[in-house]
Amino acid sequence: MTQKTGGLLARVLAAFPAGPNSYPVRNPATGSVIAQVANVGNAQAVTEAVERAALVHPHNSADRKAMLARWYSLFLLHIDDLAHIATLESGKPLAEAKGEVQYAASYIKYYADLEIAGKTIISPHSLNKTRLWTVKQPVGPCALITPWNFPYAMAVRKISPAIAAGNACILKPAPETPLSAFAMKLLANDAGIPDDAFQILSADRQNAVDVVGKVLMADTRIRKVSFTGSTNAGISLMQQAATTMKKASMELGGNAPLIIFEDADLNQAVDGCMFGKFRNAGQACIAVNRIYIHSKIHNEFVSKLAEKIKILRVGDGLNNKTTVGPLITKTSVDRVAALVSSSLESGAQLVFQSSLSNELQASGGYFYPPTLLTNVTDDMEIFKTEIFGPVAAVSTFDTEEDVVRRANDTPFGLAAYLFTNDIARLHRVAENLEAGMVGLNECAISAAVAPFGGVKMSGIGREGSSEGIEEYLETKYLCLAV
Ligand SMILES: NC(=O)c1ccc[n+]([C@@H]2O[C@H](COP(=O)([O-])OP(=O)(O)OC[C@H]3O[C@@H](n4cnc5c(N)ncnc54)[C@H](O)[C@@H]3O)[C@@H](O)[C@H]2O)c1
Ligand SMILES: O=CCCC(=O)O
Repeated sequence: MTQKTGGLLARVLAAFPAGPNSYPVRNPATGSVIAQVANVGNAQAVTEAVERAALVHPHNSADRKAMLARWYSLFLLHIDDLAHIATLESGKPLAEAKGEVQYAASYIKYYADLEIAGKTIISPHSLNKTRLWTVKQPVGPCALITPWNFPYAMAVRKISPAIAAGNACILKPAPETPLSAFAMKLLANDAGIPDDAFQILSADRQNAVDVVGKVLMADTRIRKVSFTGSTNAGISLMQQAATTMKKASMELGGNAPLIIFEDADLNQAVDGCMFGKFRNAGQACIAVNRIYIHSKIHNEFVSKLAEKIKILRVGDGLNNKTTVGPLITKTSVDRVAALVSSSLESGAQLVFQSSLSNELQASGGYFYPPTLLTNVTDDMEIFKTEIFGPVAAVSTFDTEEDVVRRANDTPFGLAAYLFTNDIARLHRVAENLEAGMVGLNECAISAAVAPFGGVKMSGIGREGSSEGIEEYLETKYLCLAV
């Protein structure tokens, strides 16, 4: 087993040279180029990757479990290096990056340990001289496409069930965060996972769509696509995947409501809101997007929230005092700023906005200050779209019926959160919310053991838990005459 050297990034840069076609990867805290990486821009390179994936022997289940167990150990052994790489290219604070490495590793462990089994079926009268059962088989080579916001976790919760189920996979990481993907691959290979069983095709935004995505979706040998990203991209990939009838999982965007009733424990709700809103500077698909607070407790909630927001420290994620890092790109900063401006023009009130130091303003980094808005209404763009930035947008409500209707009045249905101490209401509202996941007096809901995914335009399928492995398996039914 490889020992921790502190030099994983150097290993990555040596093992994955840019080659003749390359694109720059930038540090969002400074805007400077960290590395040039390969930019796959011709169909032949993608087809060759598929050919290699199609020839991979699935090994037996025990071998796969052992490889995954070693990969898990290597992930934890290299936690500091992996976190450093994620902070460099995604901007998230080091402490959050370490948390993400542990979170990602927990998926590897979960799928290394999970038993895969079919079932026996009692023969019906119409087939009374038979024995019936099912076996689970690998679905076939998988195309995995991931975003930049959790560069390890979003990839690993696809790769590890794909491999545990006996499939080869090709990962197309986000253009912004390929180095994290390369680092994971090096460790996977060190763990014995064959080179062709986990391949990576890195590409810039244009080539990802025009070349890598198109060729993978059109190739009949790719039997599965698992995508995490925006809803529009998911729709396009679903349409392309339909032409070769691939099994598809889509983990898409959200617009999570956080509902706080008048009987809630306010301190618990404020803490939940801080985590749900400001984790990864608000750049999470399950981030709290619309805060609905009962009008009776609005003022107290807002002043408590403002106090907590004031102590957030914006900065370079490599500085261990930073609690809010930069956004991923300058475009993201401009988008969030435009959402805030248009809300203010439409009548929202600015309760608090941190100021960025001169040093940060001159850094070239993509920083946006934590912001608290009240008086937000459902017709404002900020409540209709994913904010994906450190902006808490608050509205009020008076009745349960009204707030549930408003919470559901969105095409999205990923996560929802509610805080109340009324147990009957808690059950009632949780059942009535149109979301794949509901946090009850809790905003930290993600775990490898739990099924993650959405309804409506937030996607199809689940990742994690036993549901997650089914996405990478086919069920074969066997009928034996006796
Ligand atoms: N539901 C979830 O589990 C989940 C998790 C994380 C992020 N997200 C969502 O992801 C979005 C943010 O990530 P993003 O900005 O990177 O999203 P994005 O859709 O722009 O890109 C995501 C990935 O898909 C690739 N891609 C996009 N279109 C493609 C195509 N046609 N062919 C091949 N590859 C293609 C991109 O290169 C990138 O790797 C947000 O909407 C967020 O909610 C969802
Ligand atoms: O960005 C969305 C995924 C975050 C998570 O897994 O908690």
